[in-house]
Amino acid sequence: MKHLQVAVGIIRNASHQIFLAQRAASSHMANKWEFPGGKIEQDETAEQALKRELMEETGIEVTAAQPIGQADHSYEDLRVTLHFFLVEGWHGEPWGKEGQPQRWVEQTALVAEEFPPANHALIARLVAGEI
Ligand SMILES: Nc1nc2c([nH]c(=O)n2[C@@H]2O[C@H](COP(=O)(O)OP(=O)(O)OP(=O)(O)O)[C@@H](O)[C@H]2O)c(=O)[nH]1
Ligand SMILES: [Mg+2]
Repeated sequence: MKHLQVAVGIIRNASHQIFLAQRAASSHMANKWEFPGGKIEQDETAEQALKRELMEETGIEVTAAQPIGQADHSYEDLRVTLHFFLVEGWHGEPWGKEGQPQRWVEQTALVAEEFPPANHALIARLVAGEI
């Protein structure tokens, strides 16, 4: 089974709101809400991939990112390891640069079922205020 390493950014502002983007109707986990991010290329560290993907998908330049854990999940035909980073410093204002719908949501108001299953444990930690 294909196994992807994925860098994922939890972009959090001073009001403890988190930036979410909606996955495309044609993609894996179609229409689910997600944290911006994407595949780590062979010659990259997770943090380098995070910075590249957040620039590509949201237009921000990340200046402060802290690793907050990983999640391993096997979907029907795909295994993913998500490398989560809490992003609290950046230049610019995040937006749906690739045309994807976006919104800011209070950390405590996140709803696990709106995300891919690989995210559920992390959402629980965020809602509980453990991060
Ligand atoms: N970005 C992102 N991907 C996630 C999350 N949760 C999760 O299971 N994934 C899975 O991670 C895999 C890779 O992420 P991605 O589709 O964003 O990768 P990418 O930006 O490089 O995609 P691309 O092929 O369009 O360039 C997808 O199968 C996706 O379903 C999440 O919160 N954020
Ligand atoms: Mg992506």
